[in-house]
Amino acid sequence: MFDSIRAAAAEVAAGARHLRIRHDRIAAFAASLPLTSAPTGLDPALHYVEPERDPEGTAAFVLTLDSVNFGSGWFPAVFGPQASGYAEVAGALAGHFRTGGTPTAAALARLDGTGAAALTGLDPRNPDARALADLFARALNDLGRLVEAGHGGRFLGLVEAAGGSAEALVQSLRRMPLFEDVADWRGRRVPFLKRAQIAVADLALAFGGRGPGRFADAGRLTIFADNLVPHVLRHDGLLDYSPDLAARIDRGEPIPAGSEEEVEIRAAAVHAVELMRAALGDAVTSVQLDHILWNRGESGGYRRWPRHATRSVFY
Ligand SMILES: Nc1nc2c(c(CN[C@H]3C=C[C@H](O)[C@@H]3O)cn2[C@@H]2O[C@H](COP(=O)(O)O)[C@@H](O)[C@H]2O)c(=O)[nH]1
Repeated sequence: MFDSIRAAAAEVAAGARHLRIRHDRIAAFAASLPLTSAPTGLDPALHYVEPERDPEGTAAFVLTLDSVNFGSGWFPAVFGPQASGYAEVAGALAGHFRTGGTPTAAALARLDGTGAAALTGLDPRNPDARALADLFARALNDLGRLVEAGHGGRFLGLVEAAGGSAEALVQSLRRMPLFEDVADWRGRRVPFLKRAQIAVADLALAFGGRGPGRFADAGRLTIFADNLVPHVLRHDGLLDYSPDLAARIDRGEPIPAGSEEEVEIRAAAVHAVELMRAALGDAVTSVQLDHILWNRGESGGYRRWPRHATRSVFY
């Protein structure tokens, strides 16, 4: 499966009409990255991480968070252009886990938009936030039903059923429609599976790569194709967007989910990172490069330019 993600991304990048990868710059850029700065854990300020004291709650937190780890196309309207939507949602959710305890799978299965808004720090008086909260509720209903019906309400049961295989866990998560992150580009299926993959990576971080966080094939995960990694690559000169696409993004024009442009942006980011990994002789994993590039985008001056805005349930 991970090979099919890489192969599809390479094919889209090669045939892209709206952008191109600057192959000539890949090796030097990769060598310039702070390769040892990839995070080794989840930030406890934003995440409920109690792997020793509360492994079930920790697994429930990561799976709940990554079920709603999307909304980037709504975030500027919901949290403002300078906020990290991920941090707002993760922080609100962690707060609920700390004060209210772990929501049961049954409770998630019954959650409505108002309940989802309260859990994730969205203000239901804001129509954009309410629309996103309704999608969060659907994602959480799916998760609640999957854990309740398939694993007796135990979130760790869903993780343990994968038997330490990242691929198996991704395959079980993608049974939920909002995790089935597969695009169609000129008639070709292009899998990204961003939230299913980041859920595995976040479990590994939360559990320090041990127990429920131990995945033998974690090194096979690709980057998590969102809108920040390609934004960093574009502004660091690795991706050249067509003048028309660049202008549309720079004036904040929405790029439709599933459009040729959107798929080419996400695929080029996946493939560019694979080229960097090859240039580095596999000294780092795609996930480590993802985290380095994503955290670079969060910290540096990248917020002075708008990222591509796509209202999608995938990122
Ligand atoms: N490629 C990639 N995309 C990621 C993340 C994360 C957070 N992962 C945490 C786990 C360990 C690390 O230390 C990170 O702290 C969120 N996102 C995406 O970003 C967007 C939100 O952006 P903003 O509005 O600025 O917060 C949204 O689409 C969300 O899905 C990542 O790691 N990689």
